[in-house]
Formats: sequence, C-alpha cells, structure tokens
Amino acid sequence: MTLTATASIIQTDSLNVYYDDFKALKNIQLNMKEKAVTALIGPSGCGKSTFLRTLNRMNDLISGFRVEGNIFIKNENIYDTKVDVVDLRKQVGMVFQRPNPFPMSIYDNVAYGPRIHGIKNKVVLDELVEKSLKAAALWEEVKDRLNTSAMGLSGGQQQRLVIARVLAIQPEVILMDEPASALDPISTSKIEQLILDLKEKYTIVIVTHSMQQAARVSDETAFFLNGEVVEFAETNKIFTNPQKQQTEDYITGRFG
Ligand SMILES: Nc1ncnc2c1ncn2[C@@H]1O[C@H](COP(=O)(O)OP(=O)(O)OP(=O)(O)O)[C@@H](O)[C@H]1O
Repeated sequence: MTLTATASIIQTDSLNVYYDDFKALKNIQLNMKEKAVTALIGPSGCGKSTFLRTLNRMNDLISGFRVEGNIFIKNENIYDTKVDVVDLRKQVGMVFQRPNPFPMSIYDNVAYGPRIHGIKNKVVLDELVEKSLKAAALWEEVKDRLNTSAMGLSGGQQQRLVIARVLAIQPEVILMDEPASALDPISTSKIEQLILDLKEKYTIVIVTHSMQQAARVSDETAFFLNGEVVEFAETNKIFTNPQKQQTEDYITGRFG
C-alpha cells in the first residue's frame, strides 16, 4: 500500500506494539514532518524508546516483540516483508544515550558504514569522513589526530563522532535516544546546536527526559503516557497551551 505524498516523512497508522502479552504501544497515529525535529516526551516506561526503535526495526530481535498496524517512511511500509532491514537502517540512522564509538581510529569509525556499503576508494572515503566530521561539528577538534583511537575522545566528542558515523551513511532520518543525557552541560549544548543545524538536511526524532531540551530543539512534540500518545502538537503549543490536562500535569512537573 502506498500513501499519497504529504509533507510528513514518517507516518504511523494504528500502530500497536507488544512484548509478549504486554501492549507497550496503543494505537499510535503520528505524522512526523520532513526536515524537522520531533521530540518524544513522557514519564519513564511510557513507550518512547520502544516507539523510536520501532522506526528502524531495532526491536525485531527481541523475543515476544510484535507489531500491528503500519509505519510508513517515505511512503514505504517498513514492516513489509520485502524491506531489507540493512537498507532501512542506512536510511534511518540511530544515536544512543551512551556514546558507542568502535574501538578503532576516529577515521575508521566514520569510514566504517561507507566501507560496509562498498565504498573503497580512498579519495571518496577521505572526503566523506571530512564532510561528516564537519557536519557533526567535530572536524576542527580531531583533524590532526584522525588515526588515533576514538576511545581517547571525551564523552561529548565521542557522541559527535557517533553522529558523524551516522551522517557518513547519508541517512534521511536520524533517531536519537536521549543523546545528551550522559553528557556535561557544555557538551549537551553542542549536541543541541548540532541538532538545530542538522535539521536543515535531516529529519530528526529525539527522545528526551529534559523538557527544556525538547522546548529548545524540537518543532513538534509528542507526549506519551502508558503507551499512548496523549497529545501531539507544535512544541510551542505543547509547552505554553497544552490541550490535555495530563500534558499540563506532566510539563508542570506534577508527575514523571
Ligand atoms: N525487551 C522488553 N521486554 C519486555 N518489556 C519491555 C521491553 N522493553 C521495554 N519493555 C516494557 O515496555 C514499556 C515501555 O518501555 P520503554 O523503554 O519503551 O519506555 P520509555 O518511555 O522509553 O522509558 P524510559 O524513559 O525509562 O527509557 C515498559 O513497561 C517496559 O517495561
């Protein structure tokens, strides 16, 4: 089934997700805009990470995990049996809470994805590595030590390296699961600035526990509670004029 083109790049339709008999996500209907930042907020255990990971099928290998309904990315049903999951993850990259550089050089970290996808030419790889590190706002800090171990970088630098590694495979969508929660305030603000820069070219979906962060970086916000989306609207509206009492209670710190 193909939907007609819309301004949204990700569409979920009657999405239910189960871990065995437990229904972790209930009837999620979200349309996420292209080249915008969508924040997913809500108390612990409400299903934010499950939803995020469902968008590039990261949950597939969990036993008992099951999806009902549809998720379309660029009008393609990503749970269709024809979909190649490796190709999907090339299109939909992911950044985790803890920076996870590979134990190899800075250069090899960034070149890793392109090499796996068959790019071997040194000139092309050099260009891609430089471009990706520049786009991740890390180039100036590492250009003279590209062949040293990535493990020697600070946590904030490692997270930007991981973002460069994702950018090197030229995705369309970047999923971020609390990408700054393990970082100090300065590194956090660098990541937030980077997110704002990246949305010029990429669609970003970010899970965050920080409402200030959601307010600073996102265009639209979805508030999750007990596996449901209670409210989804422009971020400004969610934070200044929420329509649902539960949203207001959460953003004013009454629970969660
Ligand atoms: N692998 C799993 N097996 C069984 N249940 C799971 C699994 N992963 C998550 N769950 C359950 O699904 C629900 C949603 O979890 P999820 O991690 O998506 O929430 P979250 O909103 O991201 O929470 P947090 O903010 O604490 O990371 C929780 O009740 C959780 O216990």
